Amino acid sequence: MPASHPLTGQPLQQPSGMPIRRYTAYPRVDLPDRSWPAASLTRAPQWCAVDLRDGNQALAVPMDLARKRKLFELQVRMGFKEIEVGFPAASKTDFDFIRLLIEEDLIPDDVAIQVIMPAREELIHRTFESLAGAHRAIAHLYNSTSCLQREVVFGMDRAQIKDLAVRSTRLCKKLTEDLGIPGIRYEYTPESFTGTELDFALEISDAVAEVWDPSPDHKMILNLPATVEMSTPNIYADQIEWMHRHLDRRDSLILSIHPHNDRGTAVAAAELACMAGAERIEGCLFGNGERTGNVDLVTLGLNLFTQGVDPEIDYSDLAEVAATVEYCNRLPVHPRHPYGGELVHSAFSGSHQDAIKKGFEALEHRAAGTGTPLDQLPWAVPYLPIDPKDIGRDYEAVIRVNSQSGKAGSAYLLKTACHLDLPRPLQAEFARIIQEHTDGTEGELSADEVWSVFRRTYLEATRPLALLDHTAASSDDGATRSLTCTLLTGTGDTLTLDGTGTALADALLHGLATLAHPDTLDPTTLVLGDLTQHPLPPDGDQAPRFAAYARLDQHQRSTWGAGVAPDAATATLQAVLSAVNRLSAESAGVSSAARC
Ligand SMILES: CC(=O)SCCNC(=O)CCNC(=O)[C@H](O)C(C)(C)COP(=O)(O)OP(=O)(O)OC[C@H]1O[C@@H](n2cnc3c(N)ncnc32)[C@H](O)[C@@H]1OP(=O)(O)O
Ligand SMILES: CC(C)C(=O)C(=O)O
Repeated sequence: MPASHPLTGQPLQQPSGMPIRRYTAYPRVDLPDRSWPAASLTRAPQWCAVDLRDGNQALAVPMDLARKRKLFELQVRMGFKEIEVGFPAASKTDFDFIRLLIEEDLIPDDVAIQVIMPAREELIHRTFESLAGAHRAIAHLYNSTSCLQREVVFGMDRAQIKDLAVRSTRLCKKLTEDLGIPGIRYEYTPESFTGTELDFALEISDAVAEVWDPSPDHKMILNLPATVEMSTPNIYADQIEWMHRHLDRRDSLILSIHPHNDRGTAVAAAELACMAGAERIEGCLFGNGERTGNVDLVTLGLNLFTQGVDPEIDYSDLAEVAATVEYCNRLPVHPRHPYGGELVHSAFSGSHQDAIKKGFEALEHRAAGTGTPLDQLPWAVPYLPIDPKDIGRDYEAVIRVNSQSGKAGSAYLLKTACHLDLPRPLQAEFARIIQEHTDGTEGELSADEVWSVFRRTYLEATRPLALLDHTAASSDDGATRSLTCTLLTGTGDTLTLDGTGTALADALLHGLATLAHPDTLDPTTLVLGDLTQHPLPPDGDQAPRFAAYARLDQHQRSTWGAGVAPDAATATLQAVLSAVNRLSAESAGVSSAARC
């Protein structure tokens, strides 16, 4: 018996051989009565967009003034009320940008710009200099508090690091008073919080708050970043809840978080941290930022939206947001990025497409039944967590056809792009034809290409018999129809055909049965198996049109035909002839796919 896995009983996996001993597990927080697991998110946090600083500092080519302004204006339009606009002591571009915003009066009254500074005296002075004349601003001081950075970066012990934060806060307080801007708020970040012992993070945060002396009316922002994401999100939530419970002047603080995405779980960490007591989130649009990025404000906001909670940020034109972010960062948004990626509302696979198509049909049915517009109904379409239209996308890309698609995919495209509502058995037949095309090309078929295959397969199946003209009359009692058709044959001759039957299609088949066998097909053995018609909406100035689909059975096989014409009678006759011609071609041994 081979050794088995202790959890699954399956054959044992082999050791990877990777140097696992270089890494140790992150410690857990001692918080047995944690309350966050029972909490839920019921309103949007205070958002702060830090793209222009933390996002910008991670770019190979930092934003120029024009790009910074474009992104700032987008964030204002989206509704952000706090925007970290730069690191004014770092570069002339950052300093000049802040001056531009202030001097050209580009900051709406209800928006606070935020500037960041390290705990270095000359850089603090330069930072406050950049704020002269601002109405509302957040002065943000950071210094790293982690064990590792205390040792290898600063060569300082806990007391010295605390003293640095306290002294710098005193200076910030003085400069704020000197500037005389009543709207200045203070933010302190014990940077690398997730690498800091909790008791020291608490000690330094309390010490800074003591100096700043905030009140419930004039709160200070305390920002607890996952500068590097080091643990599972539940541990970050525990850390936030622990701080939330132990901070001295909690009612005078706004508890902020700033998660990075090193483990790929920044969104989850932010959500759990808010359940644990955080009130404010710093992040970037589409998650730009150092290394794997800052937490993504698009995903966070739209996650709330899909739970029926107003994100208080306008994401209704997400394509514009993505385009601006891509332009400013010179980085692409991944096609699989939640909500905003190019592919995230698209289904290629058959069973997903089938469920989506049925979901849309159910919604349309409900809208028609209740008289409620479709965009007001509760959203319920399988595989689509959000209505693409709510974020400015259309339904065009929802279903895309390739070799993984089934009948629903091509049927959906024909219905949405051409209004052709194929009967289910015809959908199945057509899907097999589409499959031959996608298998051949290994690629995707656009709605135009699907329509083109349909047209060539069914509507242009006009050899050997094409309808040129017809007249029809009903008997006095309406029980029979007599039909006279003029047909163009495969040899280019015209042929007149008369027939009588209970309906037009029937009359046509009877007429055909009187002919010498056209081509290889014996029309006397044809049976009409199915016939459906529906009107088509007028296409621009065109008169109304009709579509008809006919299934002919002969011996053990069935084949469909289709017609589109200005009137239902012509469409029906075309559909029957299309099926006759396709059967004829099959009898002659030519596969329908090969004919396309
Ligand atoms: C987690 C974060 O995102 S924090 C924000 C990081 N962002 C940036 O660094 C972007 C802008 N930075 C810069 O332009 C530059 O680093 C400047 C202008 C701030 C400083 O430049 P320099 O003086 O040349 O220093 P340099 O960047 O090489 O090194 C940083 C120095 O600041 C110290 N330092 C780093 N962070 C801090 C801090 N928060 N408070 C005080 N000192 C700090 C380091 O220990 C180091 O000191 P040392 O020169 O005595 O060894
Ligand atoms: C300075 C802080 C807010 C930061 O950017 C981080 O910790 O990542």
